[in-house]
Amino acid sequence: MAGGPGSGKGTQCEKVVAKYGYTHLSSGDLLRAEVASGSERGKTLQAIMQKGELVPLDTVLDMIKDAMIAKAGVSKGFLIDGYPREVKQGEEFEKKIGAPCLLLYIDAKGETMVKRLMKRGETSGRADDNEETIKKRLDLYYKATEPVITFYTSRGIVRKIDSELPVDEVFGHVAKAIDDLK
Ligand SMILES: Nc1ncnc2c1ncn2[C@H]1C[C@H](O)[C@@H](COP(=O)(O)OP(=O)(O)O)O1
Ligand SMILES: [Mg+2]
Repeated sequence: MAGGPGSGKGTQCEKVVAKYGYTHLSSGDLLRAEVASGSERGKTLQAIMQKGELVPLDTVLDMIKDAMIAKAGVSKGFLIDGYPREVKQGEEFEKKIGAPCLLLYIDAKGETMVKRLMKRGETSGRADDNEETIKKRLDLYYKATEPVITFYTSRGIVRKIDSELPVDEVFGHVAKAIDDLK
């Protein structure tokens, strides 16, 4: 699942997991868990994330891979949230893990994403939900992550979902895209 910060990926992933039972892997959540563990690696990651930058490619990929291996025998499928953030990450993912069968592109306007993140920042406790970091994350999204969508569009696996709609309507379109796979 791809989309800008605050587009609604986490919200939709939760609903997909509830309905389809897929294993949800959020690269952001994996990284935040590493930060919360207080490890040395976590401290380095925190500094990068606070600046709104991307953490080194191999770090994220290794964390995703470890999490996938841990669930490989029991999972009904994997739903990856917020990865790849740049085309290079997508290429590495395919080399080390495999090709995705569907890319759900959760699309909201820049101003909508900013509004949602500012609101989320009131309660999320996330160090990157502040005005300055939000702006950087959005710039980075448009620069680095939108090309990912172009890359997978050429593969014919992208389904673009309008995320300006209410949550349940967005999910209706997400579910349709998944059901169309079957
Ligand atoms: N379709 C929608 N309409 C209104 N608010 C939404 C929405 N989808 C998500 N939100 C809210 C929930 C969160 O407070 C905030 C960001 O959503 P999120 O799921 O955490 O985004 P992401 O994981 O893409 O950063 O916006
Ligand atoms: Mg999220």
